[in-house]
Amino acid sequence: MCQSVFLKSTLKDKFQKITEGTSQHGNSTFLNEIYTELYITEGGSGEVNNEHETRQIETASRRPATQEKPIKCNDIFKDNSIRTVLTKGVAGIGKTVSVQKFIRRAEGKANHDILFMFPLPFRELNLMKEKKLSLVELLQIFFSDMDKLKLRDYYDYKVMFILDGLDECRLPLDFRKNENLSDVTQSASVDVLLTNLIKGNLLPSALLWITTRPAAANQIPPECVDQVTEVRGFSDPQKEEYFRKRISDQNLAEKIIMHMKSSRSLYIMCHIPVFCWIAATVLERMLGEAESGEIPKTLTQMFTHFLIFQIKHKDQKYHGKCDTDLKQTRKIILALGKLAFQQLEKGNLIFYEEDLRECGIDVREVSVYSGVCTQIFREEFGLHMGKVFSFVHLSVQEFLAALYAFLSFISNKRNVLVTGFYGFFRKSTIFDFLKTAVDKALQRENGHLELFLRFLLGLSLESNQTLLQGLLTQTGSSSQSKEATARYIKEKIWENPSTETTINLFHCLNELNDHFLVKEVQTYLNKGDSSDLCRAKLSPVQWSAVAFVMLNSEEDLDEFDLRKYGLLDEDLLRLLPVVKTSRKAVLASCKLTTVSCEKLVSVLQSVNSSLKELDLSNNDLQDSGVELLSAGLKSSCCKLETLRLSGCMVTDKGCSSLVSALKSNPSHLRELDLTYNYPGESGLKLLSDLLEDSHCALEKLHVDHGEKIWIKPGGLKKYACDLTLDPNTVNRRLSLSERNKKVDFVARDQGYREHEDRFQCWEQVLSVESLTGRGYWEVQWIGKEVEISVSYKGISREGRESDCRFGYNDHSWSLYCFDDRYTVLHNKQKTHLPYQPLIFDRVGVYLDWESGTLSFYRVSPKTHTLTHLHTFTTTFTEPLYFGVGLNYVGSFAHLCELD
Ligand SMILES: Nc1ncnc2c1ncn2[C@@H]1O[C@H](COP(=O)(O)OP(=O)(O)OP(=O)(O)O)[C@@H](O)[C@H]1O
Repeated sequence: MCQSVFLKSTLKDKFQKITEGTSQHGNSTFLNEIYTELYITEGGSGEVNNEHETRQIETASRRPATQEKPIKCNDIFKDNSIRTVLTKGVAGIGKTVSVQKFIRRAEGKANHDILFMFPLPFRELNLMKEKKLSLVELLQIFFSDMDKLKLRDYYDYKVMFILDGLDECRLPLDFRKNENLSDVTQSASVDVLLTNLIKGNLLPSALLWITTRPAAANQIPPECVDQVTEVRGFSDPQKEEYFRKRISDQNLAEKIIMHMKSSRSLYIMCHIPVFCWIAATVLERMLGEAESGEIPKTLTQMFTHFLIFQIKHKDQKYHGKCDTDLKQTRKIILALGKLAFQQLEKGNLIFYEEDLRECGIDVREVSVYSGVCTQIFREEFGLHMGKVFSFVHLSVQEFLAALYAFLSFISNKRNVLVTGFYGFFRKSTIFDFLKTAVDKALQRENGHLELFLRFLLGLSLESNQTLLQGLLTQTGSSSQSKEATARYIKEKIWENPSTETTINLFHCLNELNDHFLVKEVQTYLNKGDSSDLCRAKLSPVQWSAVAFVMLNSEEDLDEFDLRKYGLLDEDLLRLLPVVKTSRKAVLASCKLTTVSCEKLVSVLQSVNSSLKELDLSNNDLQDSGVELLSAGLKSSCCKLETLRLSGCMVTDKGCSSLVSALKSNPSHLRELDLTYNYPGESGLKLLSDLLEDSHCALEKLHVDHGEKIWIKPGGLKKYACDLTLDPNTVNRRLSLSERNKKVDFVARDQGYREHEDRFQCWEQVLSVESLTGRGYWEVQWIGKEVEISVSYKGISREGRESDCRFGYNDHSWSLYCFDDRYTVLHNKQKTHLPYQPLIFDRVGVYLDWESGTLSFYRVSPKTHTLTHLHTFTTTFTEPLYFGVGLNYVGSFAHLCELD
């Protein structure tokens, strides 16, 4: 027991300080002073995400927090049945800091039952690759006082191993081939020791915590892991908390927070603690007294300032001088840049001494670059060990790589992005060079080089080059090359509907200071009315801009309702990143076809998708579309919980593909809506068997109204209902004709007999038929102010406007058709739709009583295509009646015949 006290106090000394951003050479800070609680979630799949980390950062920052299950760092071992926890998280997100905090807290109240804690970072274990030793000997090397520990202590007390940084592991970890080992005193390679510890052959009752970047998570067999957690970095409030803790001058902290919030791309990156540290380092000086100049707004500017700060810091600290030896600094930065670039191309984040030497780096110089490069050198091990290097964060590596590529081009006309002889081409312009970079980044589908490209484009701006004066012996760029590059990027956005790539291209335009496209669509979006978007007939590039703006807006993307946007099948692809980021996507009645299903499959199959609820109702998807969707549902990445395919022309064939998909991925989908289709008896049987299946999570299955008529094409027209106007309700100044399908405003009293249902004051009429299911009808209207409405029967027939006028009470919902605009109205709440109708127009009304939706569409007279005007969403409590109100002589409304 007293040994445990000793061990804990050793750890306490070791872990009470952290060196922010770096390891031993920077300024260390007390952990408690800067530690900000991180957002950690429970669950998460063991799936490997092949996307580059920058993309994962962006996706994670957009994911609505509501669907995650947060867990406190201290609680990850709370459940006694858990032996091994695997914690994932991108670079710099705070895994190592969480480990440090956990150890610190374990000295206090939390997890006090754990008596021995052994932190074994993989980057240090790597250095023992060649050794053969027992687990006990290994621990003695890491913790020099362990020899006092008795063998039985390992079994008698609760012991915990923390294996930090699996992604840095250079050991093969061959779980299949490595021999089994259960004796802690038996010698083997470190690799064998670790696989046996992880499998539970060695010290089966010991707890194990493994941390890793996401790409390496699959090295551990899933059966060895009891719980997966994910460090998600700082949430928005935590970002602010960090700056308030980190910056002691609270006024300055507020200024910094305000500035970060003013730039979306910077604010998104603040999700990563190490980026907050970089931003705090730069902004503390820029916004404080120490420096002046333009405050960095783009990533390139931020990183440029960070580099400048590091250079000055180095010279002051290590050479005791304020003047920088530019020639020397330039040489070092170029060498570091070369290392960054070469290793980035190879996909390496960790390097060894020989890699550095190859780039002409003096290992002693590197240690001075505390903020830029970290290193580990554990001389006290007494073993023959090498050094391991990495950049503080992948983004810093990408920045230096871009700087190197840019400097090589400007100084030597050498395009390092092109290998061999072609890299030297004296006549090539800066535009040619940047063009190759765009092309190269676009070739990498997983997002590798995206951040690199952003930095490269940023560095091509003269304003950023000015910041780096001294490091650059020459500058190079012109407004023409900037414009040509921006044009080229826009062409690529046009050609490249592929979602995430396009989003990065918008970030690139931002780095180039070209905001034209974004501002253009922002004006539509800011007006707050999406019918403007319908009217504007956006080009594909503009649709991509809409996606970019939505993803970067501060609003929560919890629900994405595509009905509002009136876009076509081919444009859906451009908005897929938004669908993927939303929790719920409503794509009902959007005229989608099989073509769209093909695209949606990619969302369902994506590890990053946040989508839990997908409503595709009332699109003519047919069995072929459903079969495609099933391929997505089958994927183990698909976590969809609710799928609505009501009125999608599905037969037994479609049902069978759905059922087989849900059999192979049974754990997520809980609700399936197949109403208004034709599953037939065989389809129904398959579906109800699935509902009974205890392996399948499906709880709610809706299959009502299964009839053959629902599989005829025609979109909403298949719900056509034959309505007539009720002579007993019609106001005396209205005249009915054409078998009570048409109503005209006539100023004269028509002398109708008294009836209790007749509207007395307002010129209105209701239909004979009541509506409770689904219904669709179209109304042709002429006039100055025509009201197309639905209402409960109980609406008052006399009295004030608020009692009986359509839309002015909670009994009725109405579309007011004026000659210059449409307005929707319910309970006196008005919404103007800036759509310009004509004096003569046709409106489609779709009611889904059960789901509580009432939609109005404008029907084009020639093509009969529908343009969405507005959807009311509510809960209807009584049957509804169609109603018309007219206000001026000469106006009429006519219920159209639908074929
Ligand atoms: N909770 C926190 N509070 C304050 N600062 C933090 C926190 N977490 C991380 N940081 C800052 O971010 C830096 C990087 O964090 P850390 O080393 O834990 O990242 P990591 O996830 O282990 O990254 P890698 O995969 O690159 O090893 C820290 O040095 C510190 O400056």
